[in-house]
Amino acid sequence: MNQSKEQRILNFVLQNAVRGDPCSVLDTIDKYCSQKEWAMNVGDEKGLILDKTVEEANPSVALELGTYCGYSAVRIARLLKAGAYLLTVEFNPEFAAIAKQMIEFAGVQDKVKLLEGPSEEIIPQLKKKYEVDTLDFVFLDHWKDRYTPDTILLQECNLLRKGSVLLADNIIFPGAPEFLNYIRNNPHFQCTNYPSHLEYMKVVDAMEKAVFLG
Ligand SMILES: O=C(NC/C=C/[C@H]1O[C@@H](Sc2ccncc2)[C@H](O)[C@@H]1O)c1cc([N+](=O)[O-])cc(O)c1O
Ligand SMILES: [Mg+2]
Repeated sequence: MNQSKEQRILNFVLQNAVRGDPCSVLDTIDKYCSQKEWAMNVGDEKGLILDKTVEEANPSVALELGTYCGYSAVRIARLLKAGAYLLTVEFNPEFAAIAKQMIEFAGVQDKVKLLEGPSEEIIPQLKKKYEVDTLDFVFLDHWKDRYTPDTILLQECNLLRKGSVLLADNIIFPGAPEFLNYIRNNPHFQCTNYPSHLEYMKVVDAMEKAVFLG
């Protein structure tokens, strides 16, 4: 059976990146996806916005919704301080298997817990099953129509605290108009827009940061 694009990306990393070196894994994925096959990783340009937001938040507990091949999980995990960790949620078993290998090859597996299942099932389990108190940082990069319901679910499950930072990808392309309307008109969030471009393309995109005010 012929390989999936995601398997080809992983193979290219296994053959060309440096094991245990997260930056080389990121650079290798970016090289493959800009030169050979486009894929929906957050990418290098928006990746810098993600880096700065993570560094500023300096989270002890981070959550990512939508692991895909693990690019942003590696990107976030490489910046986490000792003892800090990332929970990343992926519901597609093929993608989860690829991401697991990507995270291990990058050497950040001790900082990343990959949870397989849909976010709407996993989020209500975070406190009891995964022993989370509150989340310091949340990266939303999964199905765009899940951004709003999952942000509401995070609040209902008391997983956000004063100062929790949410960062959402693809505000312009493919777009998350309902989320943008929800979050910008919600007095419990302080929003900041970061104009950028779609990964590996000249298409305009943006990220939105939303700090929970409690
Ligand atoms: O569609 C996009 N992203 C959806 C991502 C979805 C990822 O998250 C889960 S869904 C899930 C995971 C967890 N819980 C519930 C559902 C999918 O299996 C995939 O791994 C997208 C599309 C473009 N584009 O240009 O078309 C660009 C981007 O940057 C994008 O992020
Ligand atoms: Mg995205």
